[in-house]
Formats: sequence, structure tokens, C-alpha cells
Amino acid sequence: MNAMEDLNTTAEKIKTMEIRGAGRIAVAASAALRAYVMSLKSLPMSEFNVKLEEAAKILVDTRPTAVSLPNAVALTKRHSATNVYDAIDEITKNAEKFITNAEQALGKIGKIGAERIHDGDVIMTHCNSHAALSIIKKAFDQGKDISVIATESRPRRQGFITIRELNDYGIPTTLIVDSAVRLTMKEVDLVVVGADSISVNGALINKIGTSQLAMAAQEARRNVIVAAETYKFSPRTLLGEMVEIEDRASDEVIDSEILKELPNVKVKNPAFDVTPAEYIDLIITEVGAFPPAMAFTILRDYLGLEMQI
Ligand SMILES: O=P(O)(O)OC[C@H]1O[C@H](OP(=O)(O)O)[C@H](O)[C@@H]1O
Repeated sequence: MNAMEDLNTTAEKIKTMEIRGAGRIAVAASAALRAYVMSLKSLPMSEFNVKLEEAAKILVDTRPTAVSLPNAVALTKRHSATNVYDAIDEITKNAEKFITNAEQALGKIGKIGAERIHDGDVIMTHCNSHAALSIIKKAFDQGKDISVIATESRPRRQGFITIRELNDYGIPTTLIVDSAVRLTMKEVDLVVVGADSISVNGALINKIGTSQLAMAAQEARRNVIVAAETYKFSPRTLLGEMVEIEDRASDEVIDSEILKELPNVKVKNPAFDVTPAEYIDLIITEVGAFPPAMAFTILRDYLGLEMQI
């Protein structure tokens, strides 16, 4: 396979969700870009930059909602070099830095977030978030007697990944269907979820159904904690843009043969929803725990206001 085929393979894996999770797709995109630029050594600088932008676009266009993806690509591709060798060197270093920081961030989030988990807590989580699970696992490692209620997370049932992971870690876990969230909330002490994007006003964009957990938690007066690396804050929201919600294929929800028999039925399959800041108590990042009202500060201090994607 040539380098462009390799890049397209990664893009396809992100699109089909063979590689998934906002953090994982960011790391995969950064690594794919690093590998791709190595193949551009013999090009003149102007052509190099064109190819770089083309490759970046292929990766960014795979999934629209998780800002981790364009942030990772923007942080990886930026360079100030005037010759191709230096540009490749800068991009390689950018990728290495991004990937290392992303891996270390999970551990730091786990440590900071575990401070919020108490002995005996029952934690509800949604979908499958590596950042959220890092907090839960760390609390368990600290010897806290915790258990988890995990939602199925239709339609792709990432909850099954979560229950397997928690089972293998030895954490007592209960699986519920998504529609059981409100009824079950009275058994819960706090909610811990991940993030695909966080906007400048502190709103959370995460797997469809997250807002349902947050609203039920508020009604039951339970805290909602979001686990999010700083690269999941959305710079474009500073410009007033909304985060695009990905619409996925109908066959994730219903068999396409059955749907063909139902000419008056259509399917809507939004993959994410928006939880307003007022439903969120705390965002745990690798640089500390913040109320959602501090989203602007995180964007300014850790991504930079000049960051454009
Ligand atoms: O980065 P981590 O914490 O792993 O995941 C963050 C979020 O990414 C996932 O999206 P999807 O399953 O790829 O659509 C879920 O919405 C999850 O909460």
C-alpha cells in the first residue's frame, strides 16, 4: 500500500467507527498524518503544503462532531518551515507531542476525577468513554468500593464495550437500556461521562442520550461530571459556530430490508446531543477540574485563541 492508501484506510476506519471514541480518532488521525508526510520528502515546498492540506481534509471530513479530530489535525500539521525536510521534522514532532500528551492526559484525568468519587458510590456512565472510564478505574484502584450502571447506548451499543471493560477490571456493573435512565437515577450517586466536544459556553456535545442522563441527574439532585481532555474544547464555537451533530445511517437503527417494507417510515439517527452547561457540575481535564463556565479560559490557555481549524 502506498502512503495515501494508508491514510485513506485510517480515514475509512474512523468513518465506519472501527476506530472510535473522540480521543482515539484524534490520536489515529495525528499518527496517520505523521506517516503520510514522510512520503512527501521529494516534493517541492508548495506541492508539499497542498498535499498536506488535502490529507488533513480527508481525515477531518470523516466525522463531523468530535472536535478532537480537527484539533488533532490542526495541532499536527502546523509548521513554520521553508523547506520540506524541516516541515516533516516539525510535523513529526507535533504528532509525537500530541499523541504522548493524549495518552498522559487520560491518566491525569483519572487521578483528578477519582478525587470526586467516594467509597460506596454508584456511578452511571453512558456510551464508552476512555476518559470517563479512566476516572472510574482509578477510583477502583484506590480501593473504593464502587459500582457502575452502564447504559446500552443504542444504536451502536458501545455500552457493551464498557461493561466488558469494567467486568474485566473487576468492577461490579449493571447494564440498563437507555430508556431506564430516569427510573434508575435514584440508585445513582453521580454521573460520569466523556465528551466529543465542549463549546465556549460550556455545553457538552456527547453521545446521543447524554442530555437525558444529565436532566435526570439534575431532577434527582445528582452531580454530573464530564471527563474531557483540553483538546476536546471547540475553537470554532468562539466564532459563534455551532457544533455539527453527525447523522448516521438508518441501518444502524433498523434493518434496511425491513425499512424497505415501510414506505411511509423514515429513520432519524443523530449520533450526539447537546447538554447545556447548567446541567454539568464539573469538567475534569488533564490540567484540572473546572466548572463549565470556565470553558473560554481553557480554550484560551490550552488551545490558544488563534487556533483555527
Ligand atoms: O475520547 P473518549 O473519552 O474515549 O470518548 C468520548 C466520546 O466519544 C464517543 O463517541 P463515538 O462512540 O466515537 O461516537 C462517545 O460519545 C464518548 O463519550
